Amino acid sequence: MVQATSNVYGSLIGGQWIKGEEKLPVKNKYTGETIGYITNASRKDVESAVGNALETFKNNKLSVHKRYEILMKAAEIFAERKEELALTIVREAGKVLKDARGEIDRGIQTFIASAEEAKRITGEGIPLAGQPGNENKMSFTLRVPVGVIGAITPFNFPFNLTAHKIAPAIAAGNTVVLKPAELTPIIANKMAEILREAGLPDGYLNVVNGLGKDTGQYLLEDERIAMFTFTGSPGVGRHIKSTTGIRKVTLELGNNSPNIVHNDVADLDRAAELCVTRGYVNSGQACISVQRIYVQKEIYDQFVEKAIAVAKTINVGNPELEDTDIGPMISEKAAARAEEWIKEAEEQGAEIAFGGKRNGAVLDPTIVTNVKPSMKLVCEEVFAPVISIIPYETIDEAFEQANDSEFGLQAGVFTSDLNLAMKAAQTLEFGGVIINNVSTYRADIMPYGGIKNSGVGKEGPKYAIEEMTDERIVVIDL
Ligand SMILES: NC(=O)c1ccc[n+]([C@@H]2O[C@H](COP(=O)([O-])OP(=O)(O)OC[C@H]3O[C@@H](n4cnc5c(N)ncnc54)[C@H](O)[C@@H]3O)[C@@H](O)[C@H]2O)c1
Ligand SMILES: O=C[C@H](O)CS(=O)(=O)O
Repeated sequence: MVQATSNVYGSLIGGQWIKGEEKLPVKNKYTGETIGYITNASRKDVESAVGNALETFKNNKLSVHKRYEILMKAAEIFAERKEELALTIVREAGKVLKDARGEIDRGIQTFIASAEEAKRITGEGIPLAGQPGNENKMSFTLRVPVGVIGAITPFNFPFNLTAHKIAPAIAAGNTVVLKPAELTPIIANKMAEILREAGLPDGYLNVVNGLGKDTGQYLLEDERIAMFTFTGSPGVGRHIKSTTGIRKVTLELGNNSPNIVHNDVADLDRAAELCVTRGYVNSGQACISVQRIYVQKEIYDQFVEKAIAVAKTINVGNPELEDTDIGPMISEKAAARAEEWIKEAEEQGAEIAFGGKRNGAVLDPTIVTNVKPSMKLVCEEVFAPVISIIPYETIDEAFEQANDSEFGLQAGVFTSDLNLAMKAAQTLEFGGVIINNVSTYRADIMPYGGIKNSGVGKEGPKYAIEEMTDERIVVIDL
């Protein structure tokens, strides 16, 4: 097998690693040291990767059962190499060790679920005879793979979100050209090598590394790609939608997740613990991390006090240490931008109830109160370890404020009133409403995806396979 040499990843095309001319360093996000390189794939490399993926698709030889076996075998190898893969994420993403291990475990489950779903891809019988004039017809649908899928991934969950794209795509019988996030590419390249080791034949997964504006853009412009599956920022998502014309797209974009804690909450301590810890997960760099917390007035002071107490227990620092809860953000620039938003809110009357300090790329877990809907901390996606706690009087007021957002990915509600929970499920305009847990809850097999500027289409292996296949009607004249 042809391996990537040392720690330099070029493009993987038809089983060969092809080095590009421009070398881009990949940094350890905590220490700043260079831990590897990618080379920027040129337009020619991208064309060659897509051409090879298309040829492979046309000569598609992988039976459903073989796809199942390969995905299951890859899951087995991931499990064997879990510690090494977790450390790769820790170093290139700055994610703390326990969360990186959790991400590997989730990604393994995403592969297993995709393998299982490969065996369940099916159409349905269509009762055409129900319409007059069709008495002598039989009909059914097939689900057929779309062809070459362009997969573009973000930096924040570089293993599991890559798994959510490549595993269902392969399960459905497509071929894939993957462009990993340039800030955290090593883990995705290792996944590609492991898939080959698991028996995936050449050309089913090609990888082009490089910057979004170059390599990513070349991919978008290649008309031979039938569908794009993208996770990332709303700005790039909009660009992809407007560039790819009538081709299929799945876009998983941002959010500024609201969470409502009503005065009938069963366990206020649990709600405070979950809201705070899941607001700081991956230093707040999760699209469903808790950002806006609406708390009913009667329990507001108590909640703030408890939230501060939880925040005080958070260990900040070196992500390689077992007991660290928050490591660095992806870059000093990203942390400085969040610090700027905190300062701006403070100037406009907000109070920093906890944290707010920054040291390089490490931003302390922060709690802000007395915020206004117009502040960036509330109306934009913070994507940093910063939560805002906001009092409300009536539940309708809370629903209204939660919905007052350009985003609609997931929301959380804490209440012990079943009617109120059902009302929340009906009223909150989000792809997912999580009752008695936080917006950050995600099981990898559930349908997952947003509305409004949070995107289009669903992930979760079963649902991603629906997106990644076309429905073909077959009509038989008897
Ligand atoms: N909804 C979800 O499931 C979900 C999950 C994770 C992250 N996100 C969102 O992702 C964002 C953070 O991730 P990020 O900073 O890596 O996002 P990003 O949009 O900057 O980058 C994502 C990917 O897009 C590529 N890209 C950039 N410009 C491109 C172009 N012109 N053409 C093609 N590709 C291009 C990048 O190289 C990268 O691989 C946040 O907004 C977050 O909410 C959403
Ligand atoms: O960043 C958003 C991700 O979708 C979070 S998770 O990996 O799905 O939990």
